[in-house]
Amino acid sequence: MELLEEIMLLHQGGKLETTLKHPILCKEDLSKVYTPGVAKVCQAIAQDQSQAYELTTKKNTVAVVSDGTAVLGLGDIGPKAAMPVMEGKAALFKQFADVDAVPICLDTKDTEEIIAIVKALAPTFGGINLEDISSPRCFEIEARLRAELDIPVFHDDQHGTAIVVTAGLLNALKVCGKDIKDVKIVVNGIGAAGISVSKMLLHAGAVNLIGVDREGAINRLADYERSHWSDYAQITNPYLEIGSLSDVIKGADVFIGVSAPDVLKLEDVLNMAADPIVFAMANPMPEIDPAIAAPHVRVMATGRSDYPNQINNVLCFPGIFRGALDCEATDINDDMKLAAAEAISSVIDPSELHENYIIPDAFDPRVVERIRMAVAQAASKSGVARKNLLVGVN
Ligand SMILES: NC(=O)c1ccc[n+]([C@@H]2O[C@H](COP(=O)([O-])OP(=O)(O)OC[C@H]3O[C@@H](n4cnc5c(N)ncnc54)[C@H](O)[C@@H]3O)[C@@H](O)[C@H]2O)c1
Ligand SMILES: O=C(O)C[C@H](O)C(=O)O
Ligand SMILES: [Mg+2]
Repeated sequence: MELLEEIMLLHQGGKLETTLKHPILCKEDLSKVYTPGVAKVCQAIAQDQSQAYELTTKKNTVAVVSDGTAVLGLGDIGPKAAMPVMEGKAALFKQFADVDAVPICLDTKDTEEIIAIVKALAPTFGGINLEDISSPRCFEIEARLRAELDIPVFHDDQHGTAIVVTAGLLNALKVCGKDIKDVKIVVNGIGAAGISVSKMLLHAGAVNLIGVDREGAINRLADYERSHWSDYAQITNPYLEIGSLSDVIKGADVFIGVSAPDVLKLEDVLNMAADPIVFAMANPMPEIDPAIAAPHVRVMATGRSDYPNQINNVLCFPGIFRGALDCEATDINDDMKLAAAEAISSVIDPSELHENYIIPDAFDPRVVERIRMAVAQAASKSGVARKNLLVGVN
């Protein structure tokens, strides 16, 4: 109860406020930051739009946009109830990467309307972080905005999660002495996070990867109303396993949960292969209580801050946007995402790796700096950086 009261108290009036870079104390200050002085600055931007990066907050500001439909694992709780999470993401952007972020919760679930609103907001921002928008609408919204805007658009629940899972799993497999090509991986919850995580792991070399959702293992013999599941079935489940999570988890080396609380039973864990890896990442309550699973697995991770091995997109989004903003990137592409995953896993020296240290701590200052440099370099190489961070020129 005491902790709950403390948490509620911490949220009184929200978690953010605006601060000024320059004090406004007299008429002279006022005439510079406001009219008439400001008009000259407006005219400079009107004549050369790229000056918006130099003369406004665009350079360092990201919009954190949600429609409140997939807030953590709490589901469709609406835009007002989503605000504490979006304020939290904005706070983390600032704390970890000195990125200014504005939480924006929209009172619409309409794909076209969300696209139109974000496009109209874009001039203010250097990047758009989409957050907690449920699948399948999130796929179309992100794809269209990426194509139609000249600033990076990144759906954190898809790609931030995929990047951190890939970094953590590559390290966990090293601890277990297993190769990603040989292991059986079960991903539970084939929504925004599950699809992106699966695709990135396949790209990293996984072969035997099976996705499971409420109706059981997704396979190419079944008919799905959701077209993203039909597409998913084509690239996963090579041995056509069917049945429930309890059926397909048998013999699996890796369980990755991005679904709902308490869906993985102890018996399922006991039926996994030797030295199993369990990433139970549903928030705030994981797919299995780590206290129950940990004694029976080789590597246990959750999305939460209060257990070892926190596999959470907070390890990625501050650094990836820091890098993208610093090089004024027009996109966050696959090369930049892969560079971010490699940067995160590289923070831990192989000699330091162990069961409870497969992923660096969010507070490790090397995380943001390594991601930033790797991402900016990948952006330059792949032709989406407007500025070369390494030499500081265009
Ligand atoms: N740790 C992290 O960094 C991180 C990142 C992203 C998402 N998540 C968590 O993953 C979960 C999903 O997030 P999302 O953004 O992909 O949401 P989403 O709504 O896009 O997808 C959720 C999917 O899980 C499925 N699902 C729900 N209950 C299930 C069950 N009992 N068994 C199997 N499948 C089930 C749904 O049908 C849906 O396909 C949430 O709990 C979220 O908190 C964690
Ligand atoms: O918000 C988090 O802690 C991670 C993730 O974005 C989620 O939706 O659960
Ligand atoms: Mg989220």
